[in-house]
Amino acid sequence: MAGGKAKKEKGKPHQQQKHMPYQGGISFHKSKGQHILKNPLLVDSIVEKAGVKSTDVILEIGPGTGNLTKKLLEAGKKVIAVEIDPRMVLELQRRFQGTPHSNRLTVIQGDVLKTELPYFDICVANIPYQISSPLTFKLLKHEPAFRAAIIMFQREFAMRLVAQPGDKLYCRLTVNTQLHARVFHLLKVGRNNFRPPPKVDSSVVRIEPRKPRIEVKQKEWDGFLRICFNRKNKTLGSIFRQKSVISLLEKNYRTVRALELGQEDSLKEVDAKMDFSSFGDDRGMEMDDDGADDDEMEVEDGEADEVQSEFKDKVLGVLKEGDFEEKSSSVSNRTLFFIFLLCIITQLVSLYLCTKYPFRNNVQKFPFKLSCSVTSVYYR
Ligand SMILES: C[S@@+](CC[C@H](N)C(=O)[O-])C[C@H]1O[C@@H](n2cnc3c(N)ncnc32)[C@H](O)[C@@H]1O
Repeated sequence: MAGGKAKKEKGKPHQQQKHMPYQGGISFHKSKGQHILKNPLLVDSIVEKAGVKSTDVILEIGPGTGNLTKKLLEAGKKVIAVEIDPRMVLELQRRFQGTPHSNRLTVIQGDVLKTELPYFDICVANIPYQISSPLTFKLLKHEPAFRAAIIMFQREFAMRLVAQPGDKLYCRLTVNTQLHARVFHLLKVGRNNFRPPPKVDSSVVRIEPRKPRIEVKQKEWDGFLRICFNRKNKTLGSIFRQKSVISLLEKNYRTVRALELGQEDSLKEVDAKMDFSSFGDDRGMEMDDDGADDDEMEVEDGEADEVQSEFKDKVLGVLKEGDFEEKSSSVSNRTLFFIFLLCIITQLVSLYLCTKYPFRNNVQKFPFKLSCSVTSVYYR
């Protein structure tokens, strides 16, 4: 249980002071990620940045005591709110009962991950962080596609969503999300904007589903990404030379060929029959999705039998053709660590030189400044 009990305000809830966050008289459950937004200026800013139109049907996930809901009701045509906690549902009903908004608010009580979502134009939500990954993918699968989802996430999760190739946080979650949507970072939010404050900082992100939708065999695609991101320290060339990878790809390739030739199964069924189990399970991509330990699987070049070698040539041919062989899925921690070490050494040498020969010109200052900025990026 997090946060203390808040005193119940006297009078009707909607008559509360204009800028006071409403929290009813209920205690907050940490297990349900109940950190309500207490800063009304921040709530205004989220709604403004969301670009809600007066004709919009808005989906809100986890309305809690309704601080965001109130602003959404003022901005849009209708709000559909999905809330797991019956106490919060009751608070919401009490808060909006008898107000001009009440007939434009629908509250669905239940777990959003298990709820069939209705049509909506835009989703605006301050969600419990533990459902970030499955919720993102549920929204991306939703049909018909909505205009945008403006969601508060834990900062690191948000930075993973918006990461670019070469970034330290670029991972399977990034690729899978950006395949289906364009993602923008909107706002950094400090923990003190919540009651009770969470242990981490947050960020608001805008997710815009790509239209038309990009169709992939999701299991095959995700299995492929798992192979690519499994060994961040290795180049794609060395990953795809491993006997275990080649055998797995070949087994799946043969399955697909057999099924397609037989034309017995739909592509969905073909996808279901693929096996990537040796590269982790099929759960959503969580924050600690950094790939397994590098020593787990040995590179066994040259041990492949005749058929495997032929198949291996095919795979390596594709890598060479796309100029991917020497690339790795993301900047490895090891590479970053070496850059970091190099910068520390440069800084120490610069400092030593500075104390001996005080700065006289910019040329002398440059290595020091450069290494300082690179080390600060490493720490970020
Ligand atoms: C971070 S609080 C946000 C509260 C409110 N939107 C605000 O900003 O003040 C998250 C809310 O989501 C609810 N919640 C937690 N898990 C949920 C789930 N699986 N489905 C729907 N709501 C959930 C919690 O009960 C809580 O009210």
